[in-house]
Amino acid sequence: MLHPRSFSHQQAEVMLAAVQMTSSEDWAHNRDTAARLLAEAAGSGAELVALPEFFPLLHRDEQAKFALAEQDGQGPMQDFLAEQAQRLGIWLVGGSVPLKSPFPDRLTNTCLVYGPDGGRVARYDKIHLFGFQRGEERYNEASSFVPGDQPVTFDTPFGRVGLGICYDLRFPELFRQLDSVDLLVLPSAFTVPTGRAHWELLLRARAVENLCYLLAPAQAGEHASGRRTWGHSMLVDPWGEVLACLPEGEGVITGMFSSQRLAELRQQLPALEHRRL
Ligand SMILES: NC(=O)CCC(=O)C(=O)O
Repeated sequence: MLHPRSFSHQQAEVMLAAVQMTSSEDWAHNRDTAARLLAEAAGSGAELVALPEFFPLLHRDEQAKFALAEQDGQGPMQDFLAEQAQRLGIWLVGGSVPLKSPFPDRLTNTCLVYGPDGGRVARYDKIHLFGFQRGEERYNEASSFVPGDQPVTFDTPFGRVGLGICYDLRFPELFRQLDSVDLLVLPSAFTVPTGRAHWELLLRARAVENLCYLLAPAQAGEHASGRRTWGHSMLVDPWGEVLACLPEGEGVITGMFSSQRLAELRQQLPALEHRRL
């Protein structure tokens, strides 16, 4: 049993980790994979760890998520995330899970965050629902999900963290609404064609324009349903440098968040203060 780390209020350097998975339709298998990779990340010294979008189940058919969907606040997916955060003593950005919404035919694509004591600290519902059509590849999240309408941040001893999910990455106005975030976390499952063309470009742009770190855990590879995802989980620093990337396969990336480097860069280039609204 690992014990929660205690944070000092001036904590300047923190190791971050992103977990990359090839989730199948089998929740128990995906849960065990997530548990193994979370333990690996925490064992490396990571204090904040993030899972990819829909780590419990990834399927080409969005309807598959209805069988797994939980009520807010109760269910095996939420218990798993709380237990892992507490057992490993980490801040856990729990990728995303399907939750029931007030509409029987719609779910929410929800990112839940837990602190090192296992208590829930944030809920973010994906605001921009993915739509894409090219040849055989078609996605229409809006057919089974209801969008969120609230940007969300949470505070840690090392800084303020803002949340987005996957397709949200394409909407810079969402991140501009967040109040002075030091780190953005973006659980994702990009398609291969859009990922190849835009993933790194967009991640680096969001990090540079908001002068913040950006941690993006991703789904990767060929999934049991035949769906394919781009992978390339990434940690980008506020200068747009890629600190870590895992192109393919399941695994963990780690890298350091430095509040000193963040402060230096913001002092050298005070672009956020130069905004004319
Ligand atoms: N799950 C998603 O939101 C996919 C987004 C994506 O692939 C994109 O290109 O944007």
